[in-house]
Amino acid sequence: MKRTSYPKEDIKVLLLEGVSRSALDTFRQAGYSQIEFHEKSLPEDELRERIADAHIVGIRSRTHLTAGVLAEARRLIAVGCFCIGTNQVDTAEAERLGVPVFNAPYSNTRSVAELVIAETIMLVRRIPEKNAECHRGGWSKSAAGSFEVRDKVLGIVGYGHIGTQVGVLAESLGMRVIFHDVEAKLSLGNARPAASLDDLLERADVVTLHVPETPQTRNLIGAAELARMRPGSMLVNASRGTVVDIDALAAALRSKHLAGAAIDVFPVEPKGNDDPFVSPLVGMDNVILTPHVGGSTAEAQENIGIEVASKLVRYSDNGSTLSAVNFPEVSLPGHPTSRRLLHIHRNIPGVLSRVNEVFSRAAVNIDGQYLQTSSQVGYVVIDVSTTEEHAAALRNELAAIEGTLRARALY
Ligand SMILES: NC(=O)C1=CN([C@@H]2O[C@H](COP(=O)(O)OP(=O)(O)OC[C@H]3O[C@@H](n4cnc5c(N)ncnc54)[C@H](O)[C@@H]3O)[C@@H](O)[C@H]2O)C=CC1
Ligand SMILES: O=C(O)C(=O)COP(=O)(O)O
Repeated sequence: MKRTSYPKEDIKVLLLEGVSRSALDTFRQAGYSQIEFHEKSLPEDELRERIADAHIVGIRSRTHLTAGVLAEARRLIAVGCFCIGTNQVDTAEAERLGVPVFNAPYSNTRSVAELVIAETIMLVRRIPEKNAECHRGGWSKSAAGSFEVRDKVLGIVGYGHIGTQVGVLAESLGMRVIFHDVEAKLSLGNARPAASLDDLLERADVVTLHVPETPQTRNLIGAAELARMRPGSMLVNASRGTVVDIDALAAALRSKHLAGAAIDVFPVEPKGNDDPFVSPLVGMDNVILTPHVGGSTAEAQENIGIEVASKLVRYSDNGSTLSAVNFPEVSLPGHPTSRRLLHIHRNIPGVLSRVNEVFSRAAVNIDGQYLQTSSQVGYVVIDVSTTEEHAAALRNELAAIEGTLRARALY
């Protein structure tokens, strides 16, 4: 079997936060044997230590890959977020370092949407309070304040993958769907865009949030927005904890302006299952609290494991960066007869001509060349007909070019 500079068995894969076994299987089937698996996220000092010699790192939403942590990861070639959100990674810094970040943009979409629909029905029927009362030995059979969801207005903030799925499921129950997004979106079914966020808040019986964590969505729902919501309406948040001012929400629930809430994500979440959960919402009977499990179903986790591990394997084996969230995207064919060299560099004038000089000096036949750039980074892939040793020497020459971020020779 032909191979070049780096034996596959020496590539270290660090998997955290109990990603699905399907991820391990995918790596093993592709020939990767050095896999370190942790059920939990690691404390930052241990993370810095473990990441130092990892080539591939897989995380979920809890592990923060900050610029400081990434600086320790000198061998890192790629990051996999085994989830949808990538806000926990400094993706701009990863790009600057020449490290693509992959995620699973749709694998748990349905799981979140189902949970949101279930919670909407529960809230509108006042089940959380009734459940809590029965558990305390109470019994108050009454229809007061309980409604069908049919014909009620669901307001979806963030009409992306999850928001649209929620809308479709809600319409199948006979709800009327309105949405607000910062981008123009195609309405599915009979869903209608609201004139503005305020308009949505004023009209919806239940508001559900499906925006990413960004500086713009921080405290998107604060005291003023909660005050705009209809008296007796309800809020569902399974997006990110930073999107809602949690103290303002607690106050709106206490004053009974809001009749209930279902919250899956929190501004501060426990680091692990053994850590305590602290929130101003604890103890409120009309609030459904869940420990960030919107995407935690067997189906979603299994699919995510395969999807993200496959993307990492494909990048490691073949160089393809298709669907990377922070990186120039190239989809590459196989290279059965050539050696493949990858060169990632700062996008500054002159680098490409120096790359080409290396090959013209070497007088090798170039079988294929692929280039994609972003404003920060250039990614060039060169297939050449040559020996393993020569490819390794060419890789070293490429690595010496000023502006190089990463240079690799593939199998
Ligand atoms: N609770 C959980 O376990 C899970 C939570 N999530 C969270 O859900 C979020 C949404 O996921 P997807 O629907 O897949 O993302 P998406 O990217 O498909 O949709 C997000 C939508 O929000 C819109 N948006 C962005 N900023 C906005 C703003 N300021 N106001 C209104 N709309 C805005 C975007 O234009 C986009 O249409 C993820 O970013 C993640 O944080 C995702 C999966 C599981
Ligand atoms: O997919 C996401 O963005 C989520 O929030 C799910 O995160 P998790 O994999 O459950 O840590």
